[in-house]
Amino acid sequence: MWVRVACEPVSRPEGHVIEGVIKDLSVVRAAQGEVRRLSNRLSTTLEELTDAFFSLDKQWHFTFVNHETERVLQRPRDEIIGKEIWEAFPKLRGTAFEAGYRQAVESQRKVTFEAYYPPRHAWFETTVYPSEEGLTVYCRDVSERKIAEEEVQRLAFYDPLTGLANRRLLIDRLKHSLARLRRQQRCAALLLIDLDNFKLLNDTAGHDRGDALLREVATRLRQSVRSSDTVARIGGDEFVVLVELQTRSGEVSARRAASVADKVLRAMCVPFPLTDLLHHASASVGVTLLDGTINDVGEALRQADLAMYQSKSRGRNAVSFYDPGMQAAVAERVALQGDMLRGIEVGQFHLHYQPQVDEHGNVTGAEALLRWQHPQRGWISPATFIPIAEESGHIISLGNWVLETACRQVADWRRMPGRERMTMAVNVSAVQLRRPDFVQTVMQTLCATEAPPDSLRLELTESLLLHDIDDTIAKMEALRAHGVGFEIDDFGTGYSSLSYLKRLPINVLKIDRTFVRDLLENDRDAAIVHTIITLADSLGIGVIAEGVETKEQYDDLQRLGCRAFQGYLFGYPVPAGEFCTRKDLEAACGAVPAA
Ligand SMILES: Nc1nc2c(ncn2[C@@H]2O[C@@H]3COP(=O)(O)O[C@H]4[C@@H](O)[C@H](n5cnc6c(=O)[nH]c(N)nc65)O[C@@H]4COP(=O)(O)O[C@H]3[C@H]2O)c(=O)[nH]1
Repeated sequence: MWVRVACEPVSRPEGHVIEGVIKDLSVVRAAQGEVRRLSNRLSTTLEELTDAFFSLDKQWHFTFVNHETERVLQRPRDEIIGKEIWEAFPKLRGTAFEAGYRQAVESQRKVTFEAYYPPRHAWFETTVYPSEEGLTVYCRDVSERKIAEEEVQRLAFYDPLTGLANRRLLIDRLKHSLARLRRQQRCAALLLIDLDNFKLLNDTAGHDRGDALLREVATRLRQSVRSSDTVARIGGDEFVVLVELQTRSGEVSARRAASVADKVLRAMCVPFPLTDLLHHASASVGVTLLDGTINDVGEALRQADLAMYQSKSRGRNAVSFYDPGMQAAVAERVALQGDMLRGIEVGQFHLHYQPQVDEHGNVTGAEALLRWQHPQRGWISPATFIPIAEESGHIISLGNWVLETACRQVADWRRMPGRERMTMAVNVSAVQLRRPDFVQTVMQTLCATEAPPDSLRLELTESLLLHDIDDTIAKMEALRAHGVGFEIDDFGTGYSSLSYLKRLPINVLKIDRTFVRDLLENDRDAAIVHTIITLADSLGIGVIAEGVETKEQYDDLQRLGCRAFQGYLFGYPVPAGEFCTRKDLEAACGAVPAA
């Protein structure tokens, strides 16, 4: 038992005595022990907490910090106890933490908030309790939960491959944007961007390269617009850019939208380095202006989509603006696609042959040109239906049919006296060339039709060559080894690099008819033609001028050194029967222009 004894000497008449008081302290002592025990337990508990806990006095000085606080703040407690929090951690100033602590002091109420603490790269859920001494602060690291939440958010609204907004987020932003434009009477532009021939790259170069291209396209699109604009990926190779134009007038908006679209187009034309290959891409862009009159997100996207298809049908690598008439054109395109399959089956396609002549006017060969005789629409130009056939994949069966028919024809001609050296130029589309079995298909066709390989000249366009140059060269060389020749169509209109030209096994460059057309009036065109001829000569390559319509053009071309020609002057493309009967063609040059 604990007692308190107090005694004192007292003088009494009877003598000196000692008086004392004894007080039982058991209860007090027990209570003090309990307080100490509880306090120790509390300290141990606070120390062992996996969350940071600290207290501050009214002057913002640390009065207690637990072990986790030391870890989070990365300072031992003896360095911070007694220090003012803003002095010890100046980076907390102006943050959500300071705002939360002050709010708790001012309101004298508990405050809870979540905030990011950059020095630890972590998120904390913080609860601040005001007390008589000052504040106690309790911080829980919730970074893992935050990351999980962000991941859920990312998966729901962003494209995992490129990190761009997905269709869902785009639609949401577009909805808000349409409402805002209406309110503010301002304009925005919606651009739909579709990569040209992306499927081809994916199928031939592999999905890894396809993915790498999409990621790089995303980066370039982001760089082409302001960070406040939305860039989204809404399908395999389909991207959308929503650009706020900050303009009211339709005309200025259209000009600004065109300049953004142009920037996008140019960004897509810069070659893409994809690990071991340099990929040349292009895009078809459709633009619709949002001027507050469109309320419906679906309608806005549909308009941009129609405009994009317009770019595709203009030969790709182009920008088109939506206009209502476009819809009819698209409907017609879809109808033609359907008719095409049936047309192939029932033989509505025909080949016409246009003569190619040498400088003496001798017919040395022909170019096979495809014709479609549609039962309702009459003759349809290949310039209209070839892009549709390429897009739908019908070009494969159509191209095989062309190759076979043309090879059979040249084999027939070669059996005729005086035509033993005839050649046949056949147009090959990118979709055909990219097929892994292209070389095999050509060789099998030559074999089946008994056409000598050196009678066949495959015509490739300049832009097609640049696509996957190594694959193209390998295929060209494999065929060249058997004697098949190659002509480069529309030469001078693309972006051929001289180094490529040297590597490619080319027999003939075809000077594009646009240069021939203006040859007489335009000195620049004459200079280009002359340069092409000199270049080809120095590389040991032949040259043929296409689109020769007049005697003057023919004379001029001869003067510039051209020795082979094709054009209406020597003959229109005609069916095989008519071609063979035009015996006068050999003498046509100079004296007898074609009818
Ligand atoms: N203004 C003018 N034009 C002339 C003259 N001489 C010929 N042409 C036209 O010029 C085009 C030459 O064919 P291309 O450049 O290979 O251009 C061809 C070719 O790229 C494509 N094409 C035609 N047939 C086929 C085919 O079987 N397969 C593929 N993939 N494409 C084809 O369609 C394009 C257009 O063919 P066409 O309409 O037949 O148009 C032909 C021909 O009719 C002339 O003196 N003046």
